[in-house]
Amino acid sequence: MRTAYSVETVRAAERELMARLPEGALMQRAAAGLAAVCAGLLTRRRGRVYGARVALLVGPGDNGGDALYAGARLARRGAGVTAVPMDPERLHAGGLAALRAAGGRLAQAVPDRPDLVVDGLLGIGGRGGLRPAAAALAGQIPQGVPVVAVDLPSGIDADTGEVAGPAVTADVTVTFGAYKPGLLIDPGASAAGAVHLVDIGLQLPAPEAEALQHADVARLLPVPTASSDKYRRGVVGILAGSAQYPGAAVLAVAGALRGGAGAVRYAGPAAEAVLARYPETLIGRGRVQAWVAGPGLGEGRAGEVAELLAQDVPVLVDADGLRGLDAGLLRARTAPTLLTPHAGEAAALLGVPRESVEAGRLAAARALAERYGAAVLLKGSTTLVASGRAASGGGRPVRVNPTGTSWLATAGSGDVLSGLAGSLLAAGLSGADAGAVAAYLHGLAGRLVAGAGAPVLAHEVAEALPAAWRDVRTP
Ligand SMILES: NC(=O)C1=CN([C@@H]2O[C@H](COP(=O)(O)OP(=O)(O)OC[C@H]3O[C@@H](n4cnc5c(N)ncnc54)[C@H](OP(=O)(O)O)[C@@H]3O)[C@@H](O)[C@H]2O)[C@@H](O)CC1
Ligand SMILES: [K+]
Repeated sequence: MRTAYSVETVRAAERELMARLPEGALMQRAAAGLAAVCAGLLTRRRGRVYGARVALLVGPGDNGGDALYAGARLARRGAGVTAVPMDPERLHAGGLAALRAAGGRLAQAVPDRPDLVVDGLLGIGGRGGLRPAAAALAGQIPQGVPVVAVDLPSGIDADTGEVAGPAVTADVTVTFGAYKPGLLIDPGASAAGAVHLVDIGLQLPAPEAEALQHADVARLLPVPTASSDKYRRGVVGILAGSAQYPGAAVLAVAGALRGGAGAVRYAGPAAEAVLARYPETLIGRGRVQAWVAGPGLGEGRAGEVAELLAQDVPVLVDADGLRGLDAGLLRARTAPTLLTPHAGEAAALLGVPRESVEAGRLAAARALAERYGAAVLLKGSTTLVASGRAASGGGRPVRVNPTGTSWLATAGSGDVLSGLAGSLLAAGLSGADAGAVAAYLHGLAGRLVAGAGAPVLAHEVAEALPAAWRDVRTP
């Protein structure tokens, strides 16, 4: 599990630790970790640190200080280190002195053909996109040269991953003390590249966000035992599809069949299409351990969704099922509820413009979970899962899905996801676990289909789900 903490939490932990340590000790720990990653990268690429050309982009705060001290360490190992300041009048004095003492130099522009660029412009003190002086420096980073970001790529918002203007794109980010949510959530996550965490000894409370990894997902997957039969493994009911959208029913069933429930029951007007593709489907209403309600229902079916929500059984509500949801009805439920909106549906549920959801996805997922008393899976280039109980009980971290590919933004992909998550609900997972595991497997399956980069069809994602299961379960 990767856990992430907001800037406010990191700053508080930093203050507490600084008070107990000699001045500058934390920055030395950070700089040592940063220099070690840079040295490793240079050694892998050119055999040794000695003689490497390293350019430091240095901002006015402690992020720049980290870069300068790390540069001094590299210079002592024989690298030629050039620091390029954003503002020569505002430079970390101790860091500059250390770099100079080690033989490093200052320059006004990034030198030609460096072997490595270190982005020490802004860290957790950065606000908004890069201002012109910083953007001009970032613009000098030559194509093809590896970039190591200090703490986070300059220009990304540490708490949200948003990029409000120009920003640095790094190959590697060396972050200190804790992951910040912006390193796990796109577009920040993509800008960060591979993230190395340097332990500087911070004592941290419960995280604000977390990202599951293979082992976490493997632990949550429902795996049949010798005593399992199809009913014990759970039956998932699918209320989906319409004359206009029969394909949504087929795709939701496809996802559900590969989600680990023992059987899939389909209720709706697309039974013929479903059976033609998946003869293993049960048809018509009956006892289920969870319902999926919404994909491709079209208009005027809210009554059927409300009927399911009135039952004491886990329900996943997606797509057309999300229209006009009654928050009071949802809050009164005791069985798990999982809502799976995209940004537009989330905006409608919150009564805010879509842009405000896009601009604050973490906050939107939390607000929805709180308002509707349900687990919420907010789809997007980084899918987020907020736990319903967490929001009301205060403080359970939002799950950030680390798998996925932009090729998954394709028609029907969400139908497969809701069938899959519903199947996991029927197998007994909580709303938040079902959502997080489904997003993880779905993203992995999408990557398997997309390979090095190719269009992905929703039914292919469903077909790749068994391979994603195997991948996750392979130690
Ligand atoms: N936390 C920890 O435990 C540890 C933290 N450490 C390190 O400290 C870093 C935080 O340092 P920090 O607080 O000095 O802030 P930092 O990110 O350097 O930037 C602030 C400066 O940037 C400026 N500025 C702001 N926005 C801007 C923009 N868009 N475009 C351009 N400029 C902008 C802003 O200017 P102002 O707004 O004041 O005019 C201010 O001068 C942290 O990320 C980590 O690297 C480690 O050393 C040890 C352990
Ligand atoms: K940085």
